[in-house]
Amino acid sequence: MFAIGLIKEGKTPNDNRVALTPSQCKWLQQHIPACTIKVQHSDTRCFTDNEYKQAGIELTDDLSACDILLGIKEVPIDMLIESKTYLFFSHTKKKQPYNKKLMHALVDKNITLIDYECLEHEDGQRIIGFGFFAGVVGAHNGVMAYGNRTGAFELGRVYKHKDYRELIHTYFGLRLPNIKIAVTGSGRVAHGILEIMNLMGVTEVEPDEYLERKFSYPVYVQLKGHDLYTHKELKTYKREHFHENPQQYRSRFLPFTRCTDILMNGIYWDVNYPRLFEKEDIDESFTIQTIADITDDMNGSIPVNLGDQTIEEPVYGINKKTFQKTEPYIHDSIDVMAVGNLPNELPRDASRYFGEQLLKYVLPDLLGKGSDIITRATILNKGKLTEAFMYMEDYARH
Ligand SMILES: NC(=O)c1ccc[n+]([C@@H]2O[C@H](COP(=O)([O-])OP(=O)(O)OC[C@H]3O[C@@H](n4cnc5c(N)ncnc54)[C@H](O)[C@@H]3O)[C@@H](O)[C@H]2O)c1
Repeated sequence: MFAIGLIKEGKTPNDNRVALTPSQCKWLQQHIPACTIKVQHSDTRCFTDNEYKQAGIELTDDLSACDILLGIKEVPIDMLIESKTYLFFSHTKKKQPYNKKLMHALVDKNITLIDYECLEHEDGQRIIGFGFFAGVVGAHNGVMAYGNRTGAFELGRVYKHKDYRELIHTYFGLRLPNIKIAVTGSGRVAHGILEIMNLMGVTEVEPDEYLERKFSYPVYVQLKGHDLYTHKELKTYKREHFHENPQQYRSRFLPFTRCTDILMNGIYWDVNYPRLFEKEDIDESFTIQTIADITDDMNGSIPVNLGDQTIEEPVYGINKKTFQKTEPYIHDSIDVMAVGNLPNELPRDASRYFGEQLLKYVLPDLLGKGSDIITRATILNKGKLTEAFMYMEDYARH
C-alpha cells in the first residue's frame, strides 16, 4: 500500500489552494487500488474537510504514516516530517536567500524534495503550474481597473465568486469601449489572459493592424517573443538563441506604448532580459493607462512595478513624472495591478487544474517506477543534492 498525504498549508499568510481536490482523491483511490490518501485537517483550504469526508477520504492530523506528502507553498520547518518525500514549490532552485534555512532543514531531516517548478518535459516546458488562472484573474483585474479609472463600466471582484463558472456569467451584457489591449507572452499566463479576452468579446487583431488602425470595437493583440524582441545587431529573433543570450536583444515594444490603453503582461522575464520599456519612455505619447503586470517582477519587465499589492487592494497608481506610488485611478498616474498570488482568487478552479496535471503527468510515475521527469525535478534525495542541483552545494551546506 502506498499512502499519499495532503498537508495543511502552514506558510503565513495561509494559502487556500491544494494539490488534489476531493473528487481527484476519490478517483485516485478508485483507479489505483494500491494507493490511499490521507488529508490533514485544515480550516483555510478552499475545499473543506467535510468535502473530503463526503468523497470518502480519511482526515487526520498525523501524516507520519504517509510515503509522499503533497503541499503547495514552502513547508514551515517545524512541520517537516523526517525522511519523507515531499512535493511543493520550494523556491530554492535560484538559491533564494529567504529559503536557505528551509533548505538546511530539508537536508538535516533526510528529506527527498521534488519541486513542482522543476517538473519539465524534455524540451524544458514546465508541466504543472498555476499560470493559467493567474492569467484569468489578472486579465479580469486589469479590465476592472480600467473600468474603475474611466467609469465606462463596472466589474466586480473575482474572489467574491464561488468559482470560474460563476465569474464568467457576470460578463454577460458587459460592453467594453473601443479600447486597445496589448497581451504579452505565450505561456500559461498568456493563455489565461486570452481566455478572458475572448469571453469578454474582445477581438484579436494582428500587430501591424493594431499599430496602424483605429477600430470601432475593442481589440487585443498577442505579442510573442518575435514581436517583442530583436537582436541588437542582426535584427533577427531566434527563440533558443534569445533564451540563451537575452542581453544581445532589445525590446520592440515601444510603438505599442503609443496606442495601447491596457497592457496585460504575461511574459517570462529575468534580470538579463530587456524590459518592455523604460521609465523615460513615459512621455506625452505614452497612452497606456492600466498595466496588469501578471508576470509581476518588482522593477522587472515593467519598470514601474514598485512591488506587490494584496488581493483585497490589487491596484496602485504611479505618478507619470515622479514615478512615485500614488492612490489608484487619479489624474497624471498610470494604474498598476501587481499581485503575486493571483490564482488564490479562484482557488477551487486553480487547484482542480493543478491536480489534473499532477494526475496525468506526475503521479502515475511517482507511484510506479519513476521517470526522467521526476528524476530531473528531484532536488534532494534523502537529504542529499542530486547531480543536476550540485550547483546549490554552497547554499545547502551549513
Ligand atoms: N502573479 C501571479 O500570481 C503569477 C502566477 C503564476 C505565474 N506568474 C508569472 O508569470 C510568468 C509567466 O508564467 P507562465 O506560467 O506563463 O510560464 P510558462 O512556463 O507557461 O511560459 C513561459 C513562456 O516563456 C517562454 N520563455 C522565455 N524565456 C524563457 C526561459 N528562459 N525559461 C523558460 N521559459 C521561457 C517559454 O518559452 C514559455 O512560452 C512567470 O514569470 C511567472 O512567475 C505570476
